[in-house]
Amino acid sequence: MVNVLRFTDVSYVRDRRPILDGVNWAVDSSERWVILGPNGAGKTTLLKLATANDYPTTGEVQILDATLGRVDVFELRNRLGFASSASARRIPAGERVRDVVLTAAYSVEGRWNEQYDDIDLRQADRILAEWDLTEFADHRFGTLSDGERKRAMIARAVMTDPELLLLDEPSASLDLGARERLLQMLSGFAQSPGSPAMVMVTHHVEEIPPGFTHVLMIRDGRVQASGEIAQTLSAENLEATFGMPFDLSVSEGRYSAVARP
Ligand SMILES: Nc1ncnc2c1ncn2[C@@H]1O[C@H](COP(=O)(O)OP(=O)(O)OP(=O)(O)O)[C@@H](O)[C@H]1O
Repeated sequence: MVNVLRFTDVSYVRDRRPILDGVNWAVDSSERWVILGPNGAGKTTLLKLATANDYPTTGEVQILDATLGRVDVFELRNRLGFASSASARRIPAGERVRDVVLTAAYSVEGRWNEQYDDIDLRQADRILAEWDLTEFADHRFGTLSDGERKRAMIARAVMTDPELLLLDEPSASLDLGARERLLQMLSGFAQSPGSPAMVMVTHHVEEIPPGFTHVLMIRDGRVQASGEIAQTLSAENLEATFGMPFDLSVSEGRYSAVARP
């Protein structure tokens, strides 16, 4: 077992305001983490640091075997998979879905005149099938539904066999059916042998895929609780994180929370 991510006393300050404050957190290669917290808690900022897209104001961020600030971030980012709605916005609308996935192997966002190896083409088609996108392989990215687009971005993120996969709100804005379908896929992927360590940001306990093992609960840039989901995801910690009391229930690995009257 080896740490793929380690935050030590990390703070991130903007306009003299601590957006992250004294964060200590370690992710092991065998773990699948959910980051849970309200709007503005600092979740996306945490992912920005974890994907080597920004630097902490104080403290240390270690990603894989490197320390931020002492490493070529471009090389490091090639070993990470990352999907978010911001990364989806950078994909040209006219790009074919197969190319959205394929171009990840060449770290570009639009196909130009690259010559792709057969091995990459086969890998892209295998991943498209795995994320239920085969029928959309020749469709334009801009014509996809929200759910198809989210799956395409995850497929792109796993194309390079990353050592750490980070997903920012993969099921936000999906309808019930699309959300459930995606959660089943994420759950299967999280539990499949050879899958990478994972970190997924969400606002909702209902969106935690079974097979995820740990939760980091964050509010106002501070960690409220962190550890194994079964022990850490409690009504008390939800109240500390979201600032109101909840009834929490779990059934077959799925959580649900409603405000206590
Ligand atoms: N570069 C910046 N300069 C100033 N304020 C920032 C900066 N980056 C983030 N913030 C602020 O820090 C807070 C945390 O932002 P962040 O996007 O990390 O939260 P979040 O938990 O992802 O929120 P949401 O769930 O709404 O997406 C917000 O109040 C945001 O406005």
